Amino acid sequence: MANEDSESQQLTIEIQPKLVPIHDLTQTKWRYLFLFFDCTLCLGNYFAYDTPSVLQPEIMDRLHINSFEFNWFYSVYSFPNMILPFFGGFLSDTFGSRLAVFIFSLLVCFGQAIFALAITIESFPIAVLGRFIFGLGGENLCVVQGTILAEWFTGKELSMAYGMTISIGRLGSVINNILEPQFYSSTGSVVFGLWFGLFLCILSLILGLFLIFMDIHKDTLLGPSKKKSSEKIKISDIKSFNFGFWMLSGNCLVVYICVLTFNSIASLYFQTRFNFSSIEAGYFISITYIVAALFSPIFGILADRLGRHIYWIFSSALMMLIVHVIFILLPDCDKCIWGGLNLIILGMGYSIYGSTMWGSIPFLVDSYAAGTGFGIVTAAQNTGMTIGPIIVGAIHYKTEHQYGYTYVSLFFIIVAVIGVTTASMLWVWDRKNGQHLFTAKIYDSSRLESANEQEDLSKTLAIN
Ligand SMILES: NCCCC[C@H](N)C(=O)NCC(=O)O
Repeated sequence: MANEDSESQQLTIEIQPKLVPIHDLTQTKWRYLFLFFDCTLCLGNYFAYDTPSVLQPEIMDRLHINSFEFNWFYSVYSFPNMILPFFGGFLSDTFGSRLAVFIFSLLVCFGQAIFALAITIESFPIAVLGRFIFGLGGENLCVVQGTILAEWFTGKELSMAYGMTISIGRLGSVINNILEPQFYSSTGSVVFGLWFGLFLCILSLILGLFLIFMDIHKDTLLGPSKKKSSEKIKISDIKSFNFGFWMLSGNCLVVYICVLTFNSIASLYFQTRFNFSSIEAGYFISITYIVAALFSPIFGILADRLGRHIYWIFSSALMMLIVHVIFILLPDCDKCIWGGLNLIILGMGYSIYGSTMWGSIPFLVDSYAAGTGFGIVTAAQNTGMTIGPIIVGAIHYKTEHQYGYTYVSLFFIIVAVIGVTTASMLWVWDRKNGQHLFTAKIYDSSRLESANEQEDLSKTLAIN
């Protein structure tokens, strides 16, 4: 009996380390500290990205540029990012997320430093160059932010984690909207706010170094886990990305037009249709981001608890459609709040979409290709961000005299209908292909292949 006891004790001691992965930091509370560093990684980028728009008249005055030239600050950011995040994601899969975090954070700081310096010395071409370099790092940094997070958070907490990153990021946008005009009114100069943006980018870089150290420490504790050569990403692997993934990318392109492109014109929209001053309109357009900052983690937690990511994606696309239908039906009025209430629905839809759509990528691509997956979806999003404002600008220019914003709203409705359609197609595909977006199962094509082989084999055996 005593012998048996000591034998079972020995067994427990031998087995325990395998059962309880105490050396795996991703299974401990340390993962929340990692999440904090991951959330702050893009904080500087979110803050500095929106700075020119808040200080538009002052920057235009200082550089003696018109609004067309001013828009270059945004086009040189978005246009290259129609392609670049794909390479950034691929680079991150090939050379590792840590190196990518460091390189892209440096580019963000370098770009913002050049931009702030250019505005200080009043040089427009150097400012454009600064925004270009800032853009090279900015979107790619957010790609790695998502990729590395999928290595630390399992399917059960993934949407909450993505919700948190969007919440902190959009908090950066809101803080920018509030602080920049105050910096300007207290110092009388635009440059202070731009150098402050650089300070936040450097802070994000420093906190990013902690993230890198934590990730190295995690791998050291786990021991060497070399990727098998079959698990290394090759460009040709993209051909095998499934239909669901491409549907999600298309869906991201259109749904983000309904939110971010609309937000970029919302100030003038509220001034023209509802007779608000530019300051009042500024408060209104912050609603979408404030709601997103507050609700993204909450909807993320709900999606983690309930699964059914596809329902959330579909419902949020539907909410975009409802918002733009309400906008087209809403009569012009003097300082009425209905438009503002509609922005709350937009912010809710955005919170649901942001936390569940980004969190769905690991359910559709293999983990070794996650960076490339995030890169492609981000490239799709930037394609929407590049073409959306051009189309809206052209429609507005051609139709505003006779029809006001009616045709612009019609455009958003058509885009939202495409969003609902692609979400439905994704839903149908998912039902027939393992229901990963229903049960929140991490994607593993090798397991799928072997399951299919198994199925084929049992069918063959049954026939024979
Ligand atoms: N330039 C601001 C950062 C944007 C990062 C990224 N492309 C993104 O959109 N993340 C999700 C979001 O909803 O902000």
